[in-house]
Amino acid sequence: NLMSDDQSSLPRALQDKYVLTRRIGTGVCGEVRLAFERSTCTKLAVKIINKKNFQSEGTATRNAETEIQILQRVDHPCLIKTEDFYQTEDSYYIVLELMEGGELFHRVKSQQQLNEGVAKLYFYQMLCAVQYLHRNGIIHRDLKPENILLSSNEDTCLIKVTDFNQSRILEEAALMRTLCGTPSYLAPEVFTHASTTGYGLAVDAWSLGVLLFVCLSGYAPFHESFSENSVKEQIIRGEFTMVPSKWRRVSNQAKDVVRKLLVVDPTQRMSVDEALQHPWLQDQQMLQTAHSLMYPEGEDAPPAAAPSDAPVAASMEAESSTGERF
Ligand SMILES: COc1ccc(CNC(=O)c2ccc3nccnc3c2)cc1
Repeated sequence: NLMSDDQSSLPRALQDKYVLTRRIGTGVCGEVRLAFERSTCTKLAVKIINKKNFQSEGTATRNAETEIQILQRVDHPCLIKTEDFYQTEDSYYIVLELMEGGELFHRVKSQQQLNEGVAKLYFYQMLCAVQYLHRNGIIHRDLKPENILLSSNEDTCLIKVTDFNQSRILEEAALMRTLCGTPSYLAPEVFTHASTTGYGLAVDAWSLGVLLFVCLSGYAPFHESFSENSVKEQIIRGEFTMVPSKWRRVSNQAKDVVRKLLVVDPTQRMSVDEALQHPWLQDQQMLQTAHSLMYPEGEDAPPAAAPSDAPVAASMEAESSTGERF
């Protein structure tokens, strides 16, 4: 357990600054422990990635950037933030903000299914996070309910995407290397550059479709018990079933978003940008709530087209009576 050898195998500098306690999450590449910063007693999460099974993921093809560097480079309210980072010869230790609400997976399971308004609020935040990644040339590639964390136990809460270790930088270099090899096995879309880039990003749109399906219905769209076909075959055929008892109270607009994301042909699949424009998400109440969660006190919110007679502007003018500009 922790108090014996593990504690001693932790980097000295990590131990000096944090106390690591119980395990709160496990992932394919390691575990997450609850930690406390000694000086402030702040609660944090420390993700421990065991290098050997991390390397074995064939990450050799990925350029120097690894999950850690991606984590340190990205900055969005719906992407988990790295507070600190340590490593030994066999492990990485990533200090993260603690998400008190835990995994979306457990929230959906405990509530059977989310009510549509809550699912919409969470889904909108996921779309914003993934749109930010895509705009920065990053494909997550492993979006699932375990990788979506909730900031509190309230329904109305901020969500954050985590676990970038499967993510891929959309590098041209990799495409060039691929094209240098024997072309005979390559699919046509690998050659048509545009669809290659589009193709890569579209994998996240599919996963978001599965995530929304699970949030709205409480069950997975592709499952071995639904058909004699394997899950892989159901996915390749886009064969999913909306069980009436679970989907009765779900609006047609919400179902439309799911149906347009779970499209087999990546070039026909709705993109993240298109999903953000879908009528289901043009819900001012939800957008207002989401933005107040993502940008509390309106700090560093992306510039919106504020109405010209906004009273705030007036008070700003008044406050700047000394003439300096904000
Ligand atoms: C006060 O002690 C706790 C309070 C709430 C929880 C629920 N949270 C978690 O279980 C959890 C799991 C994985 C995570 N990965 C990164 C960041 N935060 C995480 C939080 C876990 C412990």
